[in-house]
Amino acid sequence: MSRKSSDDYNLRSMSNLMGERRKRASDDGERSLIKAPSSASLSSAGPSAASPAPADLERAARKQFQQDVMPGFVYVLAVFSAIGGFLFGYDTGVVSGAMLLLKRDMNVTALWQELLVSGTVAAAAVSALLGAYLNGLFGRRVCILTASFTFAIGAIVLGSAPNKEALLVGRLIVGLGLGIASMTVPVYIAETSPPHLRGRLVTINTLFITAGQFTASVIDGAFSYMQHEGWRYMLGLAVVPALLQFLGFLFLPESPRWLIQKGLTQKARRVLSQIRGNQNIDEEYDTIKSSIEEEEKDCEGGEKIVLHDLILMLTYPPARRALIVGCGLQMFQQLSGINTVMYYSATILQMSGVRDDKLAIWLVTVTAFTNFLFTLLGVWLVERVGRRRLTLGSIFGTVLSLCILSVGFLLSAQHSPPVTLHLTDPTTPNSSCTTHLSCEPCMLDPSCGYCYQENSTAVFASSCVPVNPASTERAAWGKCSNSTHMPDSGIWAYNFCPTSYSWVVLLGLVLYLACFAPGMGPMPWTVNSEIYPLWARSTGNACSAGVNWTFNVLVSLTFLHMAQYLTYYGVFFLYSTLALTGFFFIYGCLPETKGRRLEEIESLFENRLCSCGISDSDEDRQVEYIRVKGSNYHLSDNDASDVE
Ligand SMILES: O[C@H]1[C@H](O)[C@@H](O)[C@H](O)[C@@H](O)[C@H]1O
Repeated sequence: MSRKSSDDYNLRSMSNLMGERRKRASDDGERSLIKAPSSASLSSAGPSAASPAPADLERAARKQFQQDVMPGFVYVLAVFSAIGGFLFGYDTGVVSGAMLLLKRDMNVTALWQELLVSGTVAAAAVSALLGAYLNGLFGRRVCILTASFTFAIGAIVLGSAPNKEALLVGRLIVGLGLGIASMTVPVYIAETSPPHLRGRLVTINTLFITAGQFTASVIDGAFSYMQHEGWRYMLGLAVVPALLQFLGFLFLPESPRWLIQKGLTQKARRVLSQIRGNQNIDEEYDTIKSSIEEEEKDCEGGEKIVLHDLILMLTYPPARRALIVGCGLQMFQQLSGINTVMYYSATILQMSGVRDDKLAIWLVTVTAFTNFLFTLLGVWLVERVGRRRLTLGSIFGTVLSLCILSVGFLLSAQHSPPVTLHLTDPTTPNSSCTTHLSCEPCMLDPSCGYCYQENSTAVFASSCVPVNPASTERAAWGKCSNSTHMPDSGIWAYNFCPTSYSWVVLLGLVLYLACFAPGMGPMPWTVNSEIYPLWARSTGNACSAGVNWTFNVLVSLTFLHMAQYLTYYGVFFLYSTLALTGFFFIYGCLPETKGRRLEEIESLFENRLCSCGISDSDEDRQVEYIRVKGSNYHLSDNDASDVE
């Protein structure tokens, strides 16, 4: 179907379209919204059924037309914005591989390692909040430009860092970019997308996060062969996508919603028409404009500050409920342990028998790819099954797979091989390692590792030995190391135990990613981008992104310490209990937002918080809301005229 310019796209073109559709419908029996009535129905039905009102026809035709003509430009916008997601994934993912080389090149201590990893995440948590202010003041486009510029500077500082202090500065700069990008990109995509594609396009951002994590693991694998200075390439290469995004955004437009809010209405019209492929934008423009005018009336106009917005959000029930749902989703995403699984997948793989370091690094690539692949499934599912069902199904599967992981670790612990050689430690005679009687407590003690030999059936000549303070890859003394290939050297197990139940853990890991990635991975970002009214959108997304980053750092930093007290199976069981709580929260509180205009979504939060489960049967109904004197008025409240 050829596309008409906006000037000659009018009712006439719509009736042509309807004619075309009717013809097609009768040609191939297609069920259409504007299907011509059959002669039987014509004779049996009254005149109103036979000839629907012109307004209905017009609305139906417009809807059909808009779904048929899908302007490619929204995809260009989504993909260029999602480079921000790619950098999010790349910069958080690449650091583990870079750290292996940095430990050697710069003698980075454990404290500095923690600073370099979590400094970025902490900076992101703070700058996500700062992003709310910048978004309101300068708009989404300027924020994305700022974030990509910051990423580029951070990558250059990291790639050329002469010492670890400079590395920390680089990682903090990257964190600043991460926070701003993580809260702005989903909002920008949501505000520029048509309602029927919004979920899919915002989910592309999370797809890009996982693509960034996957690319980081490949780059880590490739440069791990370059023993010196390889980390410079790993950390510095992020400059390429950052510059690409920066250059692209110099030519891409501002969000039309932000423009209307700032009173730049002519520009907003132009941008909206450009994004919609020159379709008729009158209805969409009017809806956005009147909703903003209502908001401004309610807020008495004027420039607002973020704190003011936050207080307003907390005192205005629909916005407060949306904030609780948005932050809750982000919190439960992280409490489900995704970043522990991503970060410790090498350990899990080592437990399943992969001894070779290089092979373990490459297998991490497989884990990251699985995460990516199943997020792709989410992109496909989100507009088919909707956000609510997708998230519920995903978290339910996540709970089960966390239980499987926990059982796998429990079986491994119960059948943990014993310590057979109680060697005395020549360097640290009072080491706690000598007191451990089997591999399990030895593994959970961060200062020890398990050294053993094995034949095809059993482990023998095993001991619990202190770890080398300079590298966790070898014992403090003796011939136990990951990298020695001497025939009489022992196998060095740090953070894991040899076990024949590793397949259960591996099964849990694969199932976990398959369940988490399509729903719990992307939906918290997607839902947050659409549930807040425009005046609260930047603040709401900033708060929820801040919650995501804060729980990210909390969960990943506490994993090893918690494992010491609760053991691995205990920690994974705890994650599964937290995820189960998340399931009930989502069941009760997350309404379906699929297919609705951003301006309509506020009305979904007008009911009591967490009453969604009760109205599940309403999910598939199309209910129309109209605005009456500043509040959303549900048509069926008075006259039962729900539109099916
Ligand atoms: O949605 C993303 C995605 O699931 C990533 O894999 C994870 O590392 C992030 O923390 C999360 O926010």
